[in-house]
Amino acid sequence: MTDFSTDQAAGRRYTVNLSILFTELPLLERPAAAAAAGFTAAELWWPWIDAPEPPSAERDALKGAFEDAGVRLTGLNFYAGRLPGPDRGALSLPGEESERFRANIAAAADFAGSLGCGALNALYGNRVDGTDPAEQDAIALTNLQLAARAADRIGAVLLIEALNRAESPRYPLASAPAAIEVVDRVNAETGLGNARFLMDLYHLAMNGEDLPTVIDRYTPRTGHVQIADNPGRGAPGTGSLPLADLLRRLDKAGYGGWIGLEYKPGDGPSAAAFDWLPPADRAAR
Ligand SMILES: O=C(O)C(=O)CO
Repeated sequence: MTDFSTDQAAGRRYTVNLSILFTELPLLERPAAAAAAGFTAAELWWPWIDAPEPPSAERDALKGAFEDAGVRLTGLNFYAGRLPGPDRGALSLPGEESERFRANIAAAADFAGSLGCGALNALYGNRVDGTDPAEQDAIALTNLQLAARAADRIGAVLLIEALNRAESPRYPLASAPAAIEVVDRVNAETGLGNARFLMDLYHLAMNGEDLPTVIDRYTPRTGHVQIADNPGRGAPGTGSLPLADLLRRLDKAGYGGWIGLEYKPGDGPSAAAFDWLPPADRAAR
């Protein structure tokens, strides 16, 4: 088992993605389960995949579940359509989906802000047959500016993520440079400077990118990192990625943000998917 122990993890802050881990539990029970596993921080995809503006009672219940568990919400995806499912975002889709994304902007920012969440992830959306990519990109730029302003309102960064081609073949941001280009375009349009790259090492590895080069080149414009091993998108140590070395490289590159654990728990319960990380290193300092 690769050594992720304290001398290497000192100062690192881990956050558990409760949309891919602990999903065997009802949503409202997941923050407490993460706390029971030793974590003090968690992140989420948009939890209400059919509702860009969920009932306030549901939002209040989820907020209470985080607060009661003593778990910080560190990252939240905007409404992204059916995810888990075939969709990979709504902000670049014409018509109703773009309107649903716009309706979600305030709801997501308000919910995130109510929990002190500092990062909002705006998945770009899949290409749509019969729609000009340039039209989708124009819709995306307008919506990303609105999202960046909402993120700024709560003191958060806006994240732009590259996904892997194999599992998201219609998603246009399939490389670090492609995501960085959008980050730069949004920052140029808004002047806010709060758009950042979401460096998901699993997706980038699946695309065959040279991860040390990505880390060395893009850490300064990175607002969040997510990890899973490859192949398999499982816990560190279940694949062949040198994740301990890559995290050390991120340390040396000056990355001090959250490290999102966005991986599949495997055959066992999610609570058993953290043996690679000493319990003493799970709580954010
Ligand atoms: O769909 C995925 O794989 C994601 O990482 C969503 O944030």
